[in-house]
Amino acid sequence: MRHAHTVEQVRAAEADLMAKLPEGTLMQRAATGLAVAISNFLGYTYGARVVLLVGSGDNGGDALYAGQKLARRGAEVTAVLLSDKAHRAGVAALVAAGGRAGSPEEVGSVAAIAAADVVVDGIVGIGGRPGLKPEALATVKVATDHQVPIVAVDMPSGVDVDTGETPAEHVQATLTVTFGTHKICHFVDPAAAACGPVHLVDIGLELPPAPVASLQAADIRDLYPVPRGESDKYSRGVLGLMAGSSQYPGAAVIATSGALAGPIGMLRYVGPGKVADAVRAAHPEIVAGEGRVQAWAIGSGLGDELDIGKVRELLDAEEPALLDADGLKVLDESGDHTDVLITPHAGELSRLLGVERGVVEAERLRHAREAAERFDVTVLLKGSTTVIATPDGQVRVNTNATAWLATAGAGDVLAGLCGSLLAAGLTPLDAGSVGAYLHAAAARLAAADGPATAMQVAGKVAEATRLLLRRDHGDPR
Ligand SMILES: NC(=O)C1=CN([C@@H]2O[C@H](COP(=O)(O)OP(=O)(O)OC[C@H]3O[C@@H](n4cnc5c(N)ncnc54)[C@H](OP(=O)(O)O)[C@@H]3O)[C@@H](O)[C@H]2O)[C@@H](O)CC1
Ligand SMILES: [K+]
Repeated sequence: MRHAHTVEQVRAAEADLMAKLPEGTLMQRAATGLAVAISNFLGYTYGARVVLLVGSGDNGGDALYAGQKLARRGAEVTAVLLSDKAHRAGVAALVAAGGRAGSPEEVGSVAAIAAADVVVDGIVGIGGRPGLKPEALATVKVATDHQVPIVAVDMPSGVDVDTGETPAEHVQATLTVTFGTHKICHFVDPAAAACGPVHLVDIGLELPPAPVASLQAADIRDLYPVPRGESDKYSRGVLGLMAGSSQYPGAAVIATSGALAGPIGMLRYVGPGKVADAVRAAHPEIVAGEGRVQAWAIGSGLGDELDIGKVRELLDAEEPALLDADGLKVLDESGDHTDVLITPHAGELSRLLGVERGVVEAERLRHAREAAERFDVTVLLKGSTTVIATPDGQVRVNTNATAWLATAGAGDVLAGLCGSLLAAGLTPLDAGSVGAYLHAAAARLAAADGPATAMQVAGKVAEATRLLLRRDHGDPR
């Protein structure tokens, strides 16, 4: 599991550790990790042309000391000081190592940046407000116009660190090097999309529990409900799927494909006779009609045939349920729904919350949390990074998606798969986060060489799961 902490938590941990260490130790640890990451990124150091964009805080200090270390190894380092309060000892150290430092005019920042092999963004870090001042923005624009890669120190300057929002201008990084722990902006879009890959440098911080986490391959191995010797089709879990309509029969077939690719032992399909025929033709292993189930997945493609009374009844029953698409229409703020998982996209969540879609997209974490609290459900907000929030305030973010996943029916596959995980006994939080991870991993396999349809994604879920469950090469569990 990767964890993201708030600025307040990082500051407290930093203060605790600094009290035990000689002054400047943490910055030196950060700068060393940063210098190594920049060298690795470039593939060489000697003769590399490095430009540092340096703001008024310690983020700039990290950049300056990293620049000192690179200059000592033969890099040609220029620091563009964007504030007259730039870290003084850092500037002196860089200059003593043979680097140059001065205001944009003094160092000829435009020419230096245009000719650079890499630009290091030390404008602001965790002390920054969103947005960039005009002078900083101008230097960043030169780098962007000349396609010079930008390595962000801690985070791309200008993003909102604790929310992942980007209400104003910000740096678009090629790589981000962060310290101690991930920050929320590294996981949550739109800021996460501005980070590039994020490299974490350990500086020895001791941190409290994190408010936001992100599953990794090893977590999927730990959480996936692998059948045991004594398992039968019922104990593996039976899912009831209510999806599809005469208007959208395909949604039932696609959601079924997602569900059968998950861990359940059996799937009961509940829907119109003709749609059931289509589902059976595609998947002879399904059982049509109601019966005992361990969880329900309701909503994909129900259209006008949504039976609100029936769905409410199922929601009030003791089995956990997943609501998607049209099924979301039955959700209200009354009642205890802690065993319900909903899987809206930004448009659907915006309708539930009565706000504009663009606002949900810009403030994904905030709105996922708000909906979880308001409707007392676990919310999986789909998107390039998927946010999963529980009514008791836990958040997981899934970051392994591929843009190829933006295809019709992909949401139906996800609903079926997450429903399958719910029926196999996972909590709504685990079912949502494991489902989102496997769905994205399957999409990566399906779309390795180009576009893929939702059915092709569903067709790769089993292979993605198999690869993830392997403990070592060639040894499937
Ligand atoms: N924590 C740790 O464990 C470690 C932290 N370390 C490093 O320290 C960094 C945090 O340093 P920090 O606290 O000095 O804050 P930082 O973000 O550099 O500057 C804030 C100042 O910038 C200004 N400013 C604000 N917004 C702005 C904007 N949009 N555009 C322009 N300027 C803006 C504002 O000053 P003002 O303009 O108001 O005078 C504010 O005071 C952290 O990210 C990491 O890199 C490592 O060295 C070691 C371990
Ligand atoms: K930065």
